[in-house]
Amino acid sequence: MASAASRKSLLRARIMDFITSTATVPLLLGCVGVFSLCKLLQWLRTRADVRNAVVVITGATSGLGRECARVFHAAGAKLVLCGRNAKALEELTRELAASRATEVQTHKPSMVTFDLTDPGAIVGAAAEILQCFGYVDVLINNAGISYRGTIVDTSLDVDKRVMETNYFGPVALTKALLPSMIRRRQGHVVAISSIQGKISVPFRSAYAASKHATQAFFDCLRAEVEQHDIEVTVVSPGYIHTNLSLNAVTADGSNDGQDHGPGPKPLAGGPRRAGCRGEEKEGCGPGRCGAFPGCLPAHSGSQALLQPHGLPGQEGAETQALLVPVRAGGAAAPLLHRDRCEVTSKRA
Ligand SMILES: NC(=O)C1=CN([C@@H]2O[C@H](COP(=O)(O)OP(=O)(O)OC[C@H]3O[C@@H](n4cnc5c(N)ncnc54)[C@H](OP(=O)(O)O)[C@@H]3O)[C@@H](O)[C@H]2O)C=CC1
Ligand SMILES: CCCCCCCCCCCCCCCC(=O)OCC(=O)COP(=O)(O)O
Repeated sequence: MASAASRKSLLRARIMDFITSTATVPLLLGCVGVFSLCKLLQWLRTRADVRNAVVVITGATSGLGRECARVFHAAGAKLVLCGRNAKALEELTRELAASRATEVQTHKPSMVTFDLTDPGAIVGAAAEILQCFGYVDVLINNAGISYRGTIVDTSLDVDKRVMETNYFGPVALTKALLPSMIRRRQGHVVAISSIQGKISVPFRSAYAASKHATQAFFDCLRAEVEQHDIEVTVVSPGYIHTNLSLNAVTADGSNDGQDHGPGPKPLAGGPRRAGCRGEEKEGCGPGRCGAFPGCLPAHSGSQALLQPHGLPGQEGAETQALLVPVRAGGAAAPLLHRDRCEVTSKRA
């Protein structure tokens, strides 16, 4: 016992000697220096600009796409804004042009109007996109629709429509733009998927299937085009309050005009459970939720992904600016809040 105690005090004395020795302070400073340098490099990488990078955004008229447009425009990217609604695209272009000047030079965005469910239109649109600036650095496949319904009641046409919008459209557009990227040995393809591309949720079959397919396709693409120096990123957000829920198609293909999503209100009283609409209601409880009965563990490690959040600037939204880097030929730009979505990317 005595020898163990003396060994302990000897060890303590040695530790104290080491701490008070002259080498400790430089060592500590060195560690802090290396740590700070790493942090600085990390920060520089995420801040590295997309000035002059040609960034194509589908579904730019609303929600995430619109927000991406604002962020990339302010960062000095040359935008090609895509959507179905020419008027909405024009309005966005005007809004961007009128936006407050940033420290970087901004560019007047171009617009290309097409419907992702029309394969013929996509081929023409890709040619138009390439004509805008001659090449594409970043393609953000963002446009998409939501779906709600039971499998048994849902017509196959609805399944097809969701797949065409969320999967075949982005696939076709990517295929049409890839050869140009490959020729230049430069490009970054981004697919906005969803947590539902990883987890299947009842009453969302077509949507979850389209996002699972998206994840798989773009994972394959990443492996195939790495040799051409092209990067591929799949972004899988949790709930964000946009028009997605409001525009969802239902089993018969109609739109019920209802926002079943997490809702626009501030997260008063703390986060809601996924799918619950702010107020407690029948069906929402630990491990259960009105929207997804029985499928949500009340307290899981995934809660951060499930808490609804808004886009920057939305009332009640969390406006943290921690952003996922989307790199354009060695540059980087912000896209989405990293803590709120999973990102599959070789270097992310
Ligand atoms: N909001 C959320 O909680 C989450 C969203 N996502 C994904 O983010 C992406 C963007 O969604 P979000 O911003 O929320 O939704 P919004 O409904 O706000 O925006 C969707 C955009 O896609 C466009 N779009 C829809 N259908 C077509 C089509 N057939 N052809 C061309 N454009 C079309 C819409 O254009 P138009 O104005 O013409 O309808 C609109 O610009 C989607 O892929 C979605 O699945 C992923 C996870 C969570
Ligand atoms: C061990 C931990 C397991 C945790 C499992 C939780 C599984 C719950 C998955 C729920 C995913 C919700 C993410 C939603 C992201 C998304 O794409 O949202 C789309 C919409 O919000 C569309 O709205 P709608 O109301 O039309 O569904």
